[in-house]
Amino acid sequence: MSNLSVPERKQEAFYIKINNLLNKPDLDNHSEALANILMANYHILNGDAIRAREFLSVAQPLVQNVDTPSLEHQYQYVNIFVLRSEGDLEQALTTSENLYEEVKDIWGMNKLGDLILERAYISSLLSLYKEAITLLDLALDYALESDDPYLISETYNVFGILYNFLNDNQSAIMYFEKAVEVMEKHPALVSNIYFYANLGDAYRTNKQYEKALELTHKARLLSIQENDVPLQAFTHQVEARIDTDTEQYQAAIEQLEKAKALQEKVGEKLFGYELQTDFAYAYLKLGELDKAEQHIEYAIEEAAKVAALDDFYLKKLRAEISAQRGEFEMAFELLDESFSVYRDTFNDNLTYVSNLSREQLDQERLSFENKLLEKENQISTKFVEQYKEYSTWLITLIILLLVLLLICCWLLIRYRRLARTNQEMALTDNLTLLPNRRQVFRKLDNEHQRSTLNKSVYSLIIFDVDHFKTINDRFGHHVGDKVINRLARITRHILRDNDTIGRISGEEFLIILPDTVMDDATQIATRLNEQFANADFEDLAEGIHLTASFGVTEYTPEDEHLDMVINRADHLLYKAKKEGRNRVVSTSRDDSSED
Ligand SMILES: Nc1nc2c(ncn2[C@@H]2O[C@H](COP(=O)(O)OP(=O)(O)OP(=O)(O)O)[C@@H](O)[C@H]2O)c(=O)[nH]1
Repeated sequence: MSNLSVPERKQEAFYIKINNLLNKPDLDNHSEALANILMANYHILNGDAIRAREFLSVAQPLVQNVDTPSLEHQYQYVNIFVLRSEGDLEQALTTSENLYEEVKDIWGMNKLGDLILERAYISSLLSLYKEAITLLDLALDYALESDDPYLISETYNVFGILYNFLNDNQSAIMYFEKAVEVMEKHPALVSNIYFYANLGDAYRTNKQYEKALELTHKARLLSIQENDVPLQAFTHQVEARIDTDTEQYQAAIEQLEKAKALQEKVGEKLFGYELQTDFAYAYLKLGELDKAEQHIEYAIEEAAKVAALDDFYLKKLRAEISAQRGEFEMAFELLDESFSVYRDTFNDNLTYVSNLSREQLDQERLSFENKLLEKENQISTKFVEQYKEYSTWLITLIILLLVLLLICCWLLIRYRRLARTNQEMALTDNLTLLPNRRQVFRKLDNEHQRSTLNKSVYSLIIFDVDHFKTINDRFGHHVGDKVINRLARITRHILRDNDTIGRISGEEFLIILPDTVMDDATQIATRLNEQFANADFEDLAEGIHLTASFGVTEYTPEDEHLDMVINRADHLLYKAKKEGRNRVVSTSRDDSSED
């Protein structure tokens, strides 16, 4: 039974046979172990790693128990495929290397070729491209020598996969086409339907979308017939890539969701990383950058499970995401990193990549960089325009604020002026512009306090125009006004700057003379009266002559209250009037002297 070819071991009939064998009651350990191994082989060929592992787990203790090298070899052979599907590439590689050493002189050409081919495939998944090429050459030798069409076509297929990894699309297409050609000449090789999907994906890379879709659908149909779930998942993945390339991003995401569900169903972990990368790319194209970044994270997680990470591509994706976010510095940095990763990974293997592929890569980088620059320019132009707009607004706003500030200053100055004028008006006599009664008494109060404090002296004169009523009566009120005004001017003229004169009622005035003794004050009053008597009022009306009566007193330390000084001056004025007017009456310090 173990001499059956690989495709035959994948058939339903084979499964039934093994199953019958397993159900036999008197099965010895050797047969039971072998049956379980073959069952695992059947499941792994049909892409179900979970069930394959279950059968291998049953087989393992039996194999140890029986301890027959050929059985152990069979076990390890199937284990390699299961390990690879489970994503444990390192373990799969070591196992295949060890097994080859043990069986290279025992096994037939086609089985050895198959083992080497698997090793080549695992090596290429681990980015060990140099080893992979050497192993593939060896596998092809075995295949051609044994003239096994299954092995020949599989070897071509893995060559195609390898060139795909190396970005050499033309070589990939060539090998996949060869694989399909050999397969189609041998209808029994139905298990090799992966070739259609691989070729489809290669055509997609080459932008031959119709052909790509046709092959993908063909592979899907066969995968459903064969119940090959991982292949079915892969066909959805390829279709998603076609959708993304043809800008049908939503459809692409739906296809990727289907692929993901199918992979999870059979525990296929090897391609989880690629799937997440495809998700990220589709979301990036959809402009859903957060989701794209999230899937890059998932991709990194998946890659960690299988020890394979295409950092080159992921960094390129992240560069594009950064560019879309307008973070150009980051984008260029990632792009640089991406291409240096590419060189590190591929440097040793560049001899295997055709010039065309290398040119394509350089072109790709150039166009990516141009795209980035263009976008950066667009955004900076937009930024400059926005900046201009903002600065115009800002300048307008600043001008408005300045104008507002100027208006406020102007209003404030006006208000202060008005307030000062009001204040002055409230303290000024309208007719003579001298301090009014309130103001002059306030000043007198200050002077009184100052003299009390400094023990200095001041004098006070109160005078009243004689018979002013007759002037009003004879010449009219308006002439009377002018006369009062002129008297005020004459008085002001005679006084010193620090003397104060104020109008305290109609034709009555008060004079404060700081630091002045009464004798001096009396002299001033006398001079004033002479000036009044000699004043010329002819310009106002004919025949105006006038005199005034003066009460003059001096502050003494006994004058505790201001009222005492004022009353004394008032009294002296009254006395002057009573004694016949046109005179100065003053009081000496002992309140007896009169003038
Ligand atoms: N033109 C003018 N007359 C005023 C003003 N204030 C008061 N008078 C007048 O001044 C006169 C004061 O008259 P009296 O108080 O009788 O005193 P007099 O006529 O000056 O006589 P004696 O003071 O007794 O010498 C009144 O006729 C008032 O109407 C003023 O602002 N302008």
